Amino acid sequence: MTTEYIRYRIADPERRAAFEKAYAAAAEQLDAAPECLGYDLAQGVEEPERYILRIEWTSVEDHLKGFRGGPLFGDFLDRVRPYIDDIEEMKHYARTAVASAPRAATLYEAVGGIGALRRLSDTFYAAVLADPVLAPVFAHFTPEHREHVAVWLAEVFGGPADFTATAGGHQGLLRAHLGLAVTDEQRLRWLELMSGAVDRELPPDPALRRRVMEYFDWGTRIAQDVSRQPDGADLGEPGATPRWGWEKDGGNETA
Ligand code: HEM
Repeated sequence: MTTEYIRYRIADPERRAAFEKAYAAAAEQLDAAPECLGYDLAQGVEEPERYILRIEWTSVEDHLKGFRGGPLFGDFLDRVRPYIDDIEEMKHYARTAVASAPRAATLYEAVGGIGALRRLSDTFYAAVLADPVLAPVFAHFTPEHREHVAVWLAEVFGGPADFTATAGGHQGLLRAHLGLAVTDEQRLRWLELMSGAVDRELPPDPALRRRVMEYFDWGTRIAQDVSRQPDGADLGEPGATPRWGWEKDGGNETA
């Protein structure tokens, strides 16, 4: 595999719009070409006149002989020809050994699915029930609780929406905390024990662990807020179960 980078510089904003349209049309030929494994066109943020087109080819030869010598190239070139003079660089690059591991699309996949979340929940509640600060809070703990928490986390982290389907959804989760009057000390201990469980049970990926702990920090504040209201209080309609992903602003963090 080889990556071709084509750097364009297009000063006129009107020509930029036409350029993007032209590539949207030319993408049809790239999509149809067996030699092309993928592509994207990126625009400069600080300098919007700059564009980089990245195309993954099966090989340099497949690109130069296969695609350029094949039936799709004529139409492709017709569409992008007006921008040939705007090209600053057009070269193939080979990968070096320096590259990130591919990242799973959701935190659910990244942690290792429901199996990993069950192990996390088991380890966490074993610590909770042995903890002098938290054990009294969980006086009515049942084995189903462990499973419900794993299923809730699966949904929040982008897995199947089973908590919504079978366990009362967002409303049910919030109601479970009514009347508990969680103190700051209890919330912090909850987080401390969860952090220990995350270290033991989740993959050793620092970005993953940080993002998961950011969820717990956020979620425990909501649980504590709700816990100040009396048992049976009317919570209204809290909306759908929040989703939590890699992107800080991409999730439903204000839900
Ligand atoms: C992100 C944070 C949290 C999540 C995801 C979470 C999740 C859950 C879930 C799914 C349930 C329902 C279990 C069931 O239906 O069996 C539940 C209940 C409960 N949670 Fe949390 N929780 C969080 C924070 C907290 C905190 C900070 C505390 C206290 C320090 C707490 C104490 C409890 C208790 C005592 C129950 C059981 C209430 C009962 O007896 O019915 N939770 N939690």
